[in-house]
Amino acid sequence: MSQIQTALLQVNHVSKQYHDGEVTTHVLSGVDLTVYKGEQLAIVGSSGSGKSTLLHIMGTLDSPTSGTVLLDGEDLYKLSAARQAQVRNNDLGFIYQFHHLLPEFTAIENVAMPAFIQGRDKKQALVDAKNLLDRVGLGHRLQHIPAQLSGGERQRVAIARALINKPKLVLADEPTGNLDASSADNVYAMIRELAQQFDTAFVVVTHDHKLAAKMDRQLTMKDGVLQVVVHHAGQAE
Ligand SMILES: Nc1ncnc2c1ncn2[C@@H]1O[C@H](COP(=O)(O)OP(=O)(O)OP(=O)(O)O)[C@@H](O)[C@H]1O
Repeated sequence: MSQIQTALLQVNHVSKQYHDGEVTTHVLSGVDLTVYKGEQLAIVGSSGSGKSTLLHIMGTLDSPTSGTVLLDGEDLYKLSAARQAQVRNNDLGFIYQFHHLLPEFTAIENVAMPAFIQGRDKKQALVDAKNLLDRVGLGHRLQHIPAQLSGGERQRVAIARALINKPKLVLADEPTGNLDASSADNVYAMIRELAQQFDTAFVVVTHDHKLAAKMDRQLTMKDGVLQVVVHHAGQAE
């Protein structure tokens, strides 16, 4: 991460409540967070503390009850649905615990899909997808469909897919929650190396404190707000 820190994503006083009949569940209570360009940030916290909810709000997959989220100064919840979808496809990458690959498409097609959606030249998109699959060690599995890949291989395809459009920010929710310890280490190392090379910021929600400790910064979700755990880079929240 560079010494000069430029804000990329700004979460300003975000709250989230769910209403179900008479019952109101307060999940987030005024979360403030700045993600800097190129930084690698982990969010930890107990089950049900609101980590995934926050990640979804950061990625326009769920809306806040109040507060704002700005990506490069653009207020994400003031955008039209069409512009939000464009931001999701071009500027954000997502990696989930379960790969969410399209089952009927091959590895290379899955990786190229966000580039096709972006309208990039099809041949070039496939070349880029092949290069990325080479980078994650799957150059020999281009034509396999997800059912023909192992769990770790599927996650590596998902990483390549998340990066194909060179997003500003990759959001990952327990990306290795489904893998054994050595595959998890491997997948994390790969995400971190590629994110660094692409100058992509990376925010991961995880229960794995050992992996979280390897990131530039680590925050804990507690009582609906984020608390600082480790402050490697010296920035104030
Ligand atoms: N649609 C919903 N309606 C009501 N409550 C919800 C809804 N979605 C989530 N919640 C509640 O919000 C809280 C936070 O959920 P969230 O998935 O963000 O937690 P988390 O920290 O990611 O948990 P975990 O580590 O177990 O994945 C939970 O208590 C959950 O029950």
